[in-house]
Amino acid sequence: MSADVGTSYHSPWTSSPSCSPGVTGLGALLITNLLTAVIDSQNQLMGANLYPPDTTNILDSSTSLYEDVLPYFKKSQNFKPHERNTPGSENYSDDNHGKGGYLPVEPFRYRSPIMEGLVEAVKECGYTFGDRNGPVQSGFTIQHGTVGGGTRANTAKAFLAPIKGRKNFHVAKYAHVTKLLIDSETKAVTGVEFVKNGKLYTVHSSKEVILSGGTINSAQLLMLSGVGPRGHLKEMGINVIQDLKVGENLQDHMMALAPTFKFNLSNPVPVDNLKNLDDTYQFLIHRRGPLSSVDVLHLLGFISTKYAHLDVAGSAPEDTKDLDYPDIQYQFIRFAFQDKNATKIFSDSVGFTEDYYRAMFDTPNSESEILIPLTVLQRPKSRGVIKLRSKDPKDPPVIDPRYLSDPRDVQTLIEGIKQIVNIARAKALSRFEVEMSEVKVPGCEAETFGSDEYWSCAVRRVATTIYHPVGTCKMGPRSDPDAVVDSRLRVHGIKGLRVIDGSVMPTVVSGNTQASIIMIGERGADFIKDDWLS
Ligand SMILES: Cc1cc2nc3c(=O)[nH]c(=O)nc-3n(C[C@H](O)[C@H](O)[C@H](O)COP(=O)(O)OP(=O)(O)OC[C@H]3O[C@@H](n4cnc5c(N)ncnc54)[C@H](O)[C@@H]3O)c2cc1C
Repeated sequence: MSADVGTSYHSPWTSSPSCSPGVTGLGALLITNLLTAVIDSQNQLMGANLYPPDTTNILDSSTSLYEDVLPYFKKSQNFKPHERNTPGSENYSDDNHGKGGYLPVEPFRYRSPIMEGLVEAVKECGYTFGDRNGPVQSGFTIQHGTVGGGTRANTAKAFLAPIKGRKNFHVAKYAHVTKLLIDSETKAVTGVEFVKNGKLYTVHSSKEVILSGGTINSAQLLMLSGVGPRGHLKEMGINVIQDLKVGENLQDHMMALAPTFKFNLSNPVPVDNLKNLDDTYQFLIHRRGPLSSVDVLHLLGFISTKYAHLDVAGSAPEDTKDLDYPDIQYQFIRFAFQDKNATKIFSDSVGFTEDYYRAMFDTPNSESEILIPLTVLQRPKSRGVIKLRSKDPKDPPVIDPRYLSDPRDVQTLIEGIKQIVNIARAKALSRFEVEMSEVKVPGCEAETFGSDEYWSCAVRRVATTIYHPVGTCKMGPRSDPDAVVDSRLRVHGIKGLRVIDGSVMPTVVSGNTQASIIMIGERGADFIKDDWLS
């Protein structure tokens, strides 16, 4: 989780060339956003919580129980459910939500009308509807956000602001950490080197250093400091202090923005500037209305495709229907009729080129309002890698996400798209006149629209990151040759160094990553207290 403390880290780093021609360097935005220092100031405020089978992904075998980490999810939260009997107040259980923590979490206060239709449609298709935080993840829900009183929260506002006056707490703003100081004889961390206003500083540590630079930068800093794969560090001319597989195991959730659905065809609602003024008033005075929300995006669903059984030991294809092991998540985005401004901003934000923008957004939006499902791959099989470009800390690392390099990832996304196409055909949506746009994704003209071959082509062109990279400082026991940190987040073989951020996840969780990373932070804080205060 980032702390919005204005570091000087604003570098337009990009990943390796894309396997999706529609995206200008697949994952490009992943990297630029990661480096703006304010990730969770930019994120979509989706507060997905814990799903029990995922605890085995974020913990090692010594602590694999849901019950062990659930208290840490709850600890950080101050969850405020909807008032009773308002739409959306579906069976929240205090068992799965925390109260009194620093981070405000609440359901969004506004629902776009099409969302009512979608909620009915998923129910009609037999999906469970209700709170998805808890022991069962499959189904749909009105998502909660890290929102307090209608305005965005982030980890800096929530966790740092209330304690900024503490005497034992100091934040060096606009500082760029360049190296961890590690004694090559004793392998003990002695401090940190950083640059601020062009001047190099050193801070010495008497107990330990906590590295929380995120999945890209924690890996980069470890390697710059001599902790990483021996061959690669030697190649970079860096003295090897500890040979560990830092930078490997990079994984991320990919989303396919397809297909585009047109709706309200005979009476599309355009952007209404007067209504915008009213919405602004509603937000500024009451913290309500569309501006207090992320609009239709806050409908969220988790489903298990016919491939999910492959991930569950002993499970057979016929079990898939009842399997609660979602490999696809859905989110949705909608645009008003002929809303060129918003569609262009969104298209640019995911890195689409002009021809993709026209096919996916502009052409269908010139006819009606549009709705685009984001079909998100929850359990990617592809693995990428981060390497140093040079030993200069200002040089961006080489980020090779290898998205969709495992064909199973494409197959799963295709199944996810097919299921959402079925949902869009539900009777409940007929009053919204929903129709799939058949404008083909550029480069896929030769395939028959809607065939597996077409979706496979489309997925490879329009899938992009949903910004959940993890895994480059993998947690695992010493016996695991790929592990970088142990189950108490200490770097193997190095004294006085922990990594506490998303990079430690051995496998990405099924769901948005922020809540799990905050949980890792809460748990890591207890490890430190246990080790030094007892
Ligand atoms: C656009 C976007 C939308 C997202 N939406 C959601 C969402 O809706 N829901 C959700 O659950 N998750 C979302 N995420 C993901 C979530 O925000 C991340 O998984 C989470 O913030 C990662 O936490 P972290 O602590 O591992 O790393 P980070 O949040 O990246 O924190 C690392 C911090 O270290 C700083 N840093 C790095 N290197 C240095 C250095 N050398 N010197 C000084 N400082 C340094 C960085 O500036 C940053 O502040 C989104 C992410 C993005 C980018």
